[in-house]
Parts: sequence; C-alpha cells; structure tokens
Amino acid sequence: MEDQRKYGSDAIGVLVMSYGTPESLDQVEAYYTHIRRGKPPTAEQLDDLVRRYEKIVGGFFPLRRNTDRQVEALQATLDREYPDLKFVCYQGLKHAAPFIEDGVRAMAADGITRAVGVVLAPHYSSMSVGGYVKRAQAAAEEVGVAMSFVESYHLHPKLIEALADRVRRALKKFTEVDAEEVKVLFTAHSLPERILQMNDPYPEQLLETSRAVAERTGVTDWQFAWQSAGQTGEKWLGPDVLEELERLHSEEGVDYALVCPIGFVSDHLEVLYDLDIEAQALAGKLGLHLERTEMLNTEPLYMETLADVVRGKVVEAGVGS
Ligand SMILES: CC1=C(CCC(=O)O)c2cc3nc(cc4[nH]c(cc5[nH]c(cc1n2)c(C)c5CCC(=O)O)c(CCC(=O)O)c4C)C(CCC(=O)O)=C3C
Ligand SMILES: [Fe+2]
Repeated sequence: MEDQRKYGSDAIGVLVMSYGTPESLDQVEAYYTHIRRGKPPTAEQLDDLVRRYEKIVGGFFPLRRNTDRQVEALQATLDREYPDLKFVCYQGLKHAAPFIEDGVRAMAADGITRAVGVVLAPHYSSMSVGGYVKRAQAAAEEVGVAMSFVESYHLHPKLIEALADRVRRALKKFTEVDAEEVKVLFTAHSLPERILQMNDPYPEQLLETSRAVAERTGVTDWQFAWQSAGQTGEKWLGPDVLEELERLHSEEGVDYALVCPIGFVSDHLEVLYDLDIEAQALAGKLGLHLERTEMLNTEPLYMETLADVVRGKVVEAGVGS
C-alpha cells in the first residue's frame, strides 16, 4: 500500500486547542449536551442559549472563524520566526469538531511522531487547560505521538504588552473624563468555587496578569471580577462583573468603567453577549459609561507569544535544536 504519511520525522506537530463553538443554530443542542458531559439541556436552557447565539451570530459563529484565523496566523508566525524547525499546526477543540482527539489522530495519520500542545487560553486551571491536556495526552498515547504541553503563558511579556496596548486604546474612548477617573475591571470566566480547595492556580494567575497589565499602563484604580458563571446549583467564584458594576456605581459612585476580559483571547459569546449586550444593558440602566477592550484574535504579539512558548517546549525536550 502507498504510504499516506505527509511529513517526515523532522516535522513537529502543534495541537492548537480551543473551546469550540457550533457552526449553525441546529448544532447548539449537541454542543450544549457535550459541554454538559452527555446530559442534554432542558428545553428552557437550550432556548436560552440559542437566543443568546442568535443575538451575536449574524449568520455565522464568530469563534469558529476566529479559531481558524488564529491557527492560520500561528502557523505563519512559526514559519517566519523559526524557519529551521518544521512546525505543522492542527486544531483540537474541546466541545466541537474537530475534537481534540481528531486533531491528535490527524497528526498521527500525517506521520507526526512528536508534538506540542497549546491552548488558546493563557491561564491554567485543572478544570480548563488541565482537561484539554488530559484528553490530548490520552489520545496521543493511543496513536504513539510523543506530546508535551504548554500549561500557561499568562505573564509572557508580549501578551502583557498586547493587553496593555488595548487598555490604553480603550481608555481613550472616555473623552469626557481623564483616564484616572475610569475604574478598570479585569475579568475571566468564573469556575465553581470548589477549585479553591484544589489549590488551583487559576485565580492567582489571573491576578498576576491583571497586576502586570495595570503596572504596564499605569492604571491604579483596578480590580478583578468574574463573568459568565454557569447555573449548575453549586457556588461559582465571585464577585460577578454585573453585580460588581452595580455595587461600584451605587456604593462608590463609579460612573466610568472599562472591562478588560483577560481570560479570553477571541470574540465569542462570553464577550459579544455577556459583556457587549448584557453588561452594556445594565450600564445603560445605571447611567454608567462602560467600554470593553478589544480582543486579541490574531494580534501579532499574541501569535508571537504562542510561537515562543511552543518553541520553548521543543527546546526543553531537546529536539529539533
Ligand atoms: C474556564 C472556561 C473558559 C475559558 C477557558 C477556555 O477557553 O477554555 C470557557 C470558555 C468558553 N465557554 C464557552 C461557551 C460555553 N461555556 C459553557 C459552560 C461552562 N464553561 C465553563 C468554563 C469555561 N468556559 C464551565 C465550567 C461551564 C459549565 C459546564 C457545566 O455545565 O458543567 C456553556 C453552557 C451554557 C452557559 O453556561 O452559558 C457555553 C455555551 C465558549 C464559546 C463561546 C462561543 O461559542 O462563542 C468559550 C470560549
Ligand atoms: Fe464555557
């Protein structure tokens, strides 16, 4: 039989992992069921999610296209920055096709024997990045690909610079006041509060990124808040950004706020709905001027961050150098 392998032993696979999103409204139910580990949502829960997607999609699901573009841009950045290494990028999504396991199998089918895994989320939690890594590692063992993983890159200087740049630009939108009058709220996806008992690094890494960006921009009036908590019956990390905006306005007289969602790297539901629609509606009701920093998407400094940490893993493993 003819050899189907595309690449020789010099190629290094890069499994670029991301959350995944439906590609059409009729896929929302299967997607939501996957997020809930096989348990279908109630009709009410499904309706609610479909309605949120309807408000942001405008005919397409932004995260689908953004992930494609990020992976293409990372490939181009790796080719440009490290022409001596032959990196080949594959997508592996947590809750949609191509799933993490599909990405690993595609690498193996192409003849890849060693690879680096990286998640399009800068902060490590056993419930987020840890879950991606576990699945990729299990699939890699099955098909005989040797993998190492980037666990976090939340203080990479180029990432901090990219975020700082966005904070500076967004602060300029408050033309009616000095930047010092604006409260900056760094946010990330909430997680169940039980991660605190697990000594999970997620909250501390998020604070470290917040501090670094604040320092870099000279912002002194900032705090951290959680967003997009699930309704699962158990307690999630707080304070929630919506409650915090309301409290800041009523108790501290805050009239100007900038939200900087450092836990996310792409325009998607949590940003385009939870912040741009839900939080903006609240701000409108309160009479508070709320702005949001732009997402990183294919920002070159972000792509260079990813390329650098991926290459770092290769150097660590002593291969290709
Ligand atoms: C830590 C974390 C990140 C950041 C790190 C990373 O990126 O990995 C993240 C990102 C995202 N989360 C996303 C979407 C959703 N997450 C949900 C539900 C949940 N997220 C959780 C955690 C996280 N999620 C958890 C613990 C649940 C509860 C699950 C359960 O029931 O046990 C639900 C269900 C309904 C709801 O709760 O809203 C949806 C629709 C999208 C895609 C948006 C789009 O398609 O544009 C993105 C990027
Ligand atoms: Fe989520």
